[in-house]
Amino acid sequence: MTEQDRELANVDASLPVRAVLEGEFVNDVPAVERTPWRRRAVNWWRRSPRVPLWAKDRVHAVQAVKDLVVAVLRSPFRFMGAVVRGLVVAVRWWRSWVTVRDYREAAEQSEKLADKFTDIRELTLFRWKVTGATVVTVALVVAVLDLVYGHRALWIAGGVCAVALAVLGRRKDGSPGRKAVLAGPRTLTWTMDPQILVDAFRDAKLIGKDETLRLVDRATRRGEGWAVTVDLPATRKAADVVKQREALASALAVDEIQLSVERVRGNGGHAGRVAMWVADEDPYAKPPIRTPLLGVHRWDAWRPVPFGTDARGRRIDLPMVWTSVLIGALPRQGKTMAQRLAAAGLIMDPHVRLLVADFKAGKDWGAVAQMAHRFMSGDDSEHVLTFLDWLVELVADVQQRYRRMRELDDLTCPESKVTPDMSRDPSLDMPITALFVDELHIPLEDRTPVEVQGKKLTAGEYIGELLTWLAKKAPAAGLILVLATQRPDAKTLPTRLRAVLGSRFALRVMDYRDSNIILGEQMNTRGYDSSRLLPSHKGVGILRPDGETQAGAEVLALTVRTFYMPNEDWREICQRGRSLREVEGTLTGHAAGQEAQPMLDHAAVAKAIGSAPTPAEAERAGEIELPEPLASVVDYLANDLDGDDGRDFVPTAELVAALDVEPTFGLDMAKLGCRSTRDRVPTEDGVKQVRGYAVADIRAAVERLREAALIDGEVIDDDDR
Ligand SMILES: Nc1ncnc2c1ncn2[C@@H]1O[C@H](COP(=O)(O)OP(=O)(O)OP(=O)(O)O)[C@@H](O)[C@H]1O
Repeated sequence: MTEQDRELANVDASLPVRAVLEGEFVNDVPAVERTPWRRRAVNWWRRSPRVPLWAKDRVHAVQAVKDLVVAVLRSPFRFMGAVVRGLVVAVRWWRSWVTVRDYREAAEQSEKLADKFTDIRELTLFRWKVTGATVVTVALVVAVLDLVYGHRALWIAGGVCAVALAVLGRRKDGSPGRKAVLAGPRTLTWTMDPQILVDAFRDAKLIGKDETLRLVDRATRRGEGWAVTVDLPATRKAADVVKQREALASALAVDEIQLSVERVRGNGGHAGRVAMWVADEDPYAKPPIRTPLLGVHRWDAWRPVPFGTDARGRRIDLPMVWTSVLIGALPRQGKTMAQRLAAAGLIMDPHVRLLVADFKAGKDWGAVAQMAHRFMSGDDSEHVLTFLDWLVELVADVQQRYRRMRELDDLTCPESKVTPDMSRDPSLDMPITALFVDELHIPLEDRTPVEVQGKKLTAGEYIGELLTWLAKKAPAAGLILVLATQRPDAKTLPTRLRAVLGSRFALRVMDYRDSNIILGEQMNTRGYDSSRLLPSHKGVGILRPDGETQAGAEVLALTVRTFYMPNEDWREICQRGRSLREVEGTLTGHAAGQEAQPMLDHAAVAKAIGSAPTPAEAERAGEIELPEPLASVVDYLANDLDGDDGRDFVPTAELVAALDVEPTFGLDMAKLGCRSTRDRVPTEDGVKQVRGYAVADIRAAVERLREAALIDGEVIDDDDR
């Protein structure tokens, strides 16, 4: 072998090569693998848009046969209906002809009815005579035919007439026919007749009067409901259909909880393709399903955790690693259950470290104490301060992790992120660590004074800052935050914290504002509003996942019913978690009886999270300036805006009189998102309807502007670092 040959061999060494046996004939020309014609034909058949779906797919074929059988069975009734309608149409036409209606109406309109009366009478008489003569002739012809050919002729003549009448009376757009003034209740019948689906889209104003839908997939049975996929006319958007789900549900005569509408994205879809599924009955009225985690021995925290099912019964898993979760709801709607489900997957992975702060102080979390690294249950100030220490410890731990990651080689740690192998390597000490906080509003509202580097804060404010820092920086280092709160209002939950929590789960809340606070700005206008969920639907909420779920990567949010995990199942899972950790030797902290006080370096942590002022401080210091005239309005309405018992409405006239505003006041306010409305207010002259502003709208506009300002500040902050 020459030197050159050796070099070439070295270059190619990286390529996978098949061993060549000595004496084997090596053909240099690569054999072109031909696809057999049969497979090509099958491929063409499967992909061709010209081949109907029922000829490609078994489900659709079965549905097509069912539809055919139903159509055949219904055809005699439909035929009879069409004949009767045809008869009505024919009689109506004859009446207007015999009474010369068109001529009479024209004369009436030109006010010449009196002049034309004799003509009209004569014509009417003549047409009656023609009618009489025709009837007599037809009767004679029929009698003769009957005599000559027997009754068969009568049947044939009757059949031809019936077909003619049926054609005349067939249902088609704009066909005449009497409509009932007050028809009976509307029911869902579109599964049999796609025209009703088109009418529903028209009634819901999702398509125009002259537009129609294109059927991509016929209505087929899927689970316990009907699925259908349609294409909207060009320029109409599927996103609008998702938004108008309620109107469509009304047009289809079903409860909106039964209707699921999704935009079909990716290769098989486009911006105007809508997949709909209509449940036969309320999908959440059935008994809850127990968590499938009970059936497995252990779980891998890197796999999404089984969380619940959607309306169709598809399992929805929640990705946990590299994200943080916010759960919000009114009391007794299933927050703790949802949180415990997320925890269950992590408990069954012995390499995960769990910290649980239960400010509800009930028995719901008790069982987790046997395997948790840190556990606390209570709602006093001392608990809040202990929790604060945990957070300080976590911030220091995260900083340490990043420092250590910088020193690791690229093979072990390819980016500044914990990998599955790293999280399981005890020598690296970077296990996935999950912090669960139930009733988060309790520590956030705590007013115990604390001093951080000479600055006086309340414990709640400092906790908000620490959590924000953790939610922003810690997920990549393997720390998961799962926060649940009963009070998802803007005052309690700092905007900066909300903005960095990746996954959101909103169970039923009071109104759309609270729902938006959990799910994100304007989510109600995109069709996701958890205040519309029913109180009886425990554990049902809207999930906005951070990452892909079974419903697809592109789905913005979906309604999910969490699995059911009663206390006995929860206890069993916690016991399994403990046993797994004992076997792996990963039982630490509280569970292992090591209640060592965390080593805290408050100064370093305060430095790490920066000396950025808290949102409250920033507002106090006037850093977040509101534009005029909103700023003056906010000053004027200070008490009404802050307190829950303030006014709901303020008249424009009052604002104009109190504040020295420009003539463009209304326009300026509208630009800032506050539109005036009309409301009834008591005055000296009694109750009067006046123009003014809803205080809630003003509050929302202020909140929006502050949020935007804070997020902008955040971005600048991040870039600086
Ligand atoms: N998926 C579910 N299916 C059926 N019932 C559920 C489901 N999730 C929760 N529940 C029921 O709802 C009730 C409230 O649940 P949970 O205690 O989790 O609510 P919560 O919002 O945490 O309450 P609180 O506000 O008191 O903390 C419980 O009785 C529970 O059994």
